[in-house]
Amino acid sequence: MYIGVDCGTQSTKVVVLDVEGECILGEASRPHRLIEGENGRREQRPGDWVEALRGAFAEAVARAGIDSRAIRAIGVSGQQHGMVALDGRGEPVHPAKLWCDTETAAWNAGLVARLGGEAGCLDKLGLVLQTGYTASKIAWLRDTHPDAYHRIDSLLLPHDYLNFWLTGERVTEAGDASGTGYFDTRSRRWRHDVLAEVAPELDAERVLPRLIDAQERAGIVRPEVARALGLAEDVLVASGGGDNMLGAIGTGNIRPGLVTLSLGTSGTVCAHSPEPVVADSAMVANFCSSSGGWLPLVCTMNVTSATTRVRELFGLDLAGFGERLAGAPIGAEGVTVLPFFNGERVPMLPEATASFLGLTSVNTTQANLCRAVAEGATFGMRYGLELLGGLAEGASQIRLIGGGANSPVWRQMVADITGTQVICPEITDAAALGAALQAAWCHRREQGVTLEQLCARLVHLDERSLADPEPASVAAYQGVYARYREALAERHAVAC
Ligand SMILES: Nc1ncnc2c1ncn2[C@@H]1O[C@H](COP(=O)(O)OP(=O)(O)O)[C@@H](O)[C@H]1O
Ligand SMILES: O=C(CO)[C@@H](O)[C@H](O)COP(=O)(O)O
Repeated sequence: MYIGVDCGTQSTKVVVLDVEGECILGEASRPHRLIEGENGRREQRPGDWVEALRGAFAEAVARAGIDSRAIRAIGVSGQQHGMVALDGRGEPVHPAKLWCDTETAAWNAGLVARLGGEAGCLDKLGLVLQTGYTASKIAWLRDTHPDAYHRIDSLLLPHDYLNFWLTGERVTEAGDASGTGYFDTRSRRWRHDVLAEVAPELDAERVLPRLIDAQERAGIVRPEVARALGLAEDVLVASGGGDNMLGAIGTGNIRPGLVTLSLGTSGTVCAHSPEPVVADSAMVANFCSSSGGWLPLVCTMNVTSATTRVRELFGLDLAGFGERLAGAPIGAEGVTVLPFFNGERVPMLPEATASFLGLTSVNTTQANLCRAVAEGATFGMRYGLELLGGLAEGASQIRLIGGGANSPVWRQMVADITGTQVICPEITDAAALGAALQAAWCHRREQGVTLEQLCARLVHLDERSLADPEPASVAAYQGVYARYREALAERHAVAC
């Protein structure tokens, strides 16, 4: 038995994977609190992730009906980029600043300039720093909370922190390290000189976690944690990785030709590449994958975070939201939403706000507003696919994951807006499955088991979720997407 954990923005999910039975035996999740403030502050307490993991773990194992001592290894996936700065006792010096925190936008712009602009970033890091990456959060802490900054003894990411809690080891791997902004994604090495630019007082050798390969173990579960979780003494913890890297594994996206699209709190589109990628746009992130290659990716900050805001405004549950989506026509009778409630990473508008456009006394209905916010979030994904260009063009199918993929209307919307067939894996939290697969790979690789074999056996697609683009809807969306791009151009000067 193997455990996969996914510490997302809104919740931590745990799955129990039975490799011999080729199935998921149990799943559970626990929500997280988000600390939001003025100026784009978005933070969480790392201790809450541990509590969520413990609660979801106990429930998933109970649902699976297994003896927890049969668990052989655990893999952990986590939201990317979060700054988890620990003191010498392993306690956070400040709450974790998340990937979607835009309070640090000015620090990011300053760092890009100091590194020599986009060209300098590409030269040093293999990608261009974007608001949300870890580096600008450290620079922000240095300027605004010097006492906390001077207590930093380790700089981890969310999944590294959970691995640290499980094993006591401070390690990371290239996929998640790619999103720090002080890691060269082409050579898969830390850039101590770039960290020195961000945080000159910190000793990079000391504060940065040791890099391991994706198939290596982070360590063994500590005895006190093993007792608390009811585990045997020798349970392995795999390297784990960023949620997008493990979502790629959980959708079988470990070779070129597939696109994974996630409708989570964020929206992401990514494709696998055997080589580092030099994209035409600075908005395409040349991340490493957690399966040995690269994972060029575009991320938007407002997907289910935006739909949830509108859904809750109207007091709707998920079923009610689904009914409203289905109850409005394509194009929401002229309503256009630029859903940038949290600011936006792609297009690069960290300080933007959301806009509802084209409202009249006739079309201002719950159904149209719900539909328009989901369409706006999905147009952001189409924009991302256009930026990926040739990296995604060969893909005949989109593997759709994340919470939004549970909605049949939204699945059809993705197919019609992208003009590409959509299918979901049986489990929409593919990052948790990817983490469990990586755990099995780590545990069995000495017996010659490969990740390719595990994906082939255990990534099951749900044929009932298949959505083919409908020609009339694809045609209708051309005009609606053009309207969205015009609104982007008018309000934010983003070229059509
Ligand atoms: N059927 C659905 N329709 C629309 N949104 C959904 C549906 N099911 C789940 N969601 C939304 O998906 C989100 C959770 O997605 P998830 O991928 O788990 O996020 P994260 O990993 O960022 O925490 C929640 O906001 C939830 O409301
Ligand atoms: O910042 C990124 C990718 O670069 C986000 O995709 C985060 O990794 C958060 O993911 P979710 O919570 O939406 O799954």
